[in-house]
Amino acid sequence: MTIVAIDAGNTRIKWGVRDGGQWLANGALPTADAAALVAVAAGWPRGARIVLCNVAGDAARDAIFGALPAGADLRLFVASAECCGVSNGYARPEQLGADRWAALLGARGRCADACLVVCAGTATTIDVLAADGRFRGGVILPGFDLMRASLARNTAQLPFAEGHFRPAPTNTMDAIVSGCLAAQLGAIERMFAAIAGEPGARCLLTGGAAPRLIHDLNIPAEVAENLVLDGLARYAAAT
Ligand SMILES: Nc1ncnc2c1ncn2[C@@H]1O[C@H](COP(=O)(O)OP(=O)(O)O)[C@@H](O)[C@H]1O
Ligand SMILES: CC(C)(COP(=O)(O)O)[C@@H](O)C(=O)NCCC(=O)O
Ligand SMILES: [K+]
Repeated sequence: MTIVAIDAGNTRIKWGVRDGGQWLANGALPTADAAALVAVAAGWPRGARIVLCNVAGDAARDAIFGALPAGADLRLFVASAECCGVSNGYARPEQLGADRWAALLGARGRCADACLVVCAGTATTIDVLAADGRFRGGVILPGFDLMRASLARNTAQLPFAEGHFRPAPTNTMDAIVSGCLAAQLGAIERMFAAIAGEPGARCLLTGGAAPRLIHDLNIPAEVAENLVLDGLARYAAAT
């Protein structure tokens, strides 16, 4: 069965076409240009099962729905109490962001040990997945770009900074970049402490900002591209 998975986040819509256990095509476009998905969707195999994960609000959802072929086999993916070997520890399971839930399903498909699942996007989410498949809970903080943008927007003298990660920065650009990175990395390393002693425990990083964070982490970590799309594909194959 051909599956089209769509991950609509607050910055970008990521999509992938999957068949026979392989990703055949992948792409992304700004969520603000959701209507442009029409041209992309025209190239997808007819009769594919489409699974949409949307955390970008109703307008994005409606724009995406409007861009899809009429009569498509379309499912809106939301968080649930249990799926694909993962149980949801949120007090109200449906409150968990569907992208976080999909990333957890994707992570479970890649590793059976305890895992810290980090989605580095508009926001950064850091979620604890136990070796038994229980999602214990996790944190939300502004993403790396959002932290820098908030300084630029809310201070007189600070620009949106590009710079280097330094232990003791000696210029404004490096000070901003290092402070925002230290906040991201510190949150991840602090959350990792919950599973650090468990055999094979590691951190999986996904999302557009993941390549920026991976280099300076002092824990076992790897970038797992398209973890959300993987989770959506697992869900589509299981339902
Ligand atoms: N080509 C790109 N366009 C936009 N953001 C990008 C791009 N490449 C990397 N990024 C970074 O990734 C973040 C968006 O990542 P993404 O996972 O798509 O977010 P979301 O899921 O919240 O839409 C941006 O905040 C930026 O830091
Ligand atoms: C935290 C998020 C905004 C992250 O979205 P993203 O950065 O991928 O656009 C999203 O997962 C969300 O809207 N969550 C709902 C609240 C929660 O997960 O508790
Ligand atoms: K909001």
